[in-house]
Amino acid sequence: MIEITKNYLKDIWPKRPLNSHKGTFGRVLIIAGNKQFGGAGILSATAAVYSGAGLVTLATDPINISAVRASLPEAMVIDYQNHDMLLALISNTSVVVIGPGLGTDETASSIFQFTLDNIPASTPLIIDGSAIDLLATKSFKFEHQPTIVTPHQMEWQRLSEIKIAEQQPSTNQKLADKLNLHVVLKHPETEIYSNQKIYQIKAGNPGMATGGMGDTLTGILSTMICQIPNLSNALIAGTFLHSYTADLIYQTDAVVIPHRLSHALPKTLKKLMP
Ligand SMILES: NC(=O)C1=CN([C@@H]2O[C@H](COP(=O)(O)OP(=O)(O)OC[C@H]3O[C@@H](n4cnc5c(N)ncnc54)[C@H](O)[C@@H]3O)[C@@H](O)[C@H]2O)[C@@H](O)CC1
Ligand SMILES: Nc1ncnc2c1ncn2[C@@H]1O[C@H](COP(=O)(O)OP(=O)(O)O)[C@@H](O)[C@H]1O
Ligand SMILES: [Mg+2]
Repeated sequence: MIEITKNYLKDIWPKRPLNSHKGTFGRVLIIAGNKQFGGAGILSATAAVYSGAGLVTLATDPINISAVRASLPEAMVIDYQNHDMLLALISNTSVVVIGPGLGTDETASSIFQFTLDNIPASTPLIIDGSAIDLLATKSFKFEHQPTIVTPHQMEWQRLSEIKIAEQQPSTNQKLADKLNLHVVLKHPETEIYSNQKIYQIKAGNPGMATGGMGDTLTGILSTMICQIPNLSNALIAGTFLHSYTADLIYQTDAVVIPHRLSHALPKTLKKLMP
């Protein structure tokens, strides 16, 4: 297990070249937020914008659209059931996130299958939240590469069938390899299983135990994947940035509010960049 501290990452933070424009920093598509869990989509998109993605689009239930425009005007937003628009976006994006607050009903299942059917070969796909539960039902045709899953322990239990008490690194790694997945297994000192290696994030705190914190992580990971060419490094950097920013907030605050974490990201990134 490789322990990840600030030092490990010092040379891999995304730099902003002088000769650049929004296209340089990646297009992120986040498919998230049903009628009940609209906030999850907004939190994920907020984290993508504040971690520095060039262009962020949220595909969500139409009931959430005006809230997205009001709370995050930097993001574009579409109705996730508009197949033509969704297809156009999936075909022309640097990374796709699917799952935060998506739900597991028929609408969610059909959007998930549509995404799996249409994502171009080699576009990175991050599967989080409800979409992990859909994947765990094993009723989806699924071979896409590269795919990243970001389960908490209960979601990993559902997907891997390894009980939480038995989720040991060697057992987890075997399953990650078998399923051909990069796995960000979330808990205190989150572990990352990627390309036959295991990394452990030496940051984070109990102030993070609040709804929406994982949705925020997926947004950060999507940006890092756009900007850091090595996928394992992108996952390590994004997960560390999330927990490290939370630690800075926890020095003065008892609870780390997810959207406040996102708002702190530009300053933390500036600190971490060489
Ligand atoms: N504002 C919103 O709209 C929010 C929407 N959310 C979405 O709601 C959907 C359901 O997700 P949930 O995670 O709430 O529900 P789940 O039913 O998947 O899991 C939650 C339960 O798992 C158990 N658990 C065990 N180990 C855990 C660990 N290490 N971390 C977290 N939980 C652990 C806990 O008992 C917890 O109550 C997801 O799509 C999620 O993205 C949540 O992100 C909360 C905020
Ligand atoms: N006690 C804790 N210590 C460190 N990190 C934590 C703790 N509790 C939660 N987290 C972090 O918060 C996030 C929670 O993710 P998740 O359960 O998916 O949240 P949600 O779905 O509500 O957005 C993960 O990144 C996890 O590592
Ligand atoms: Mg979650």
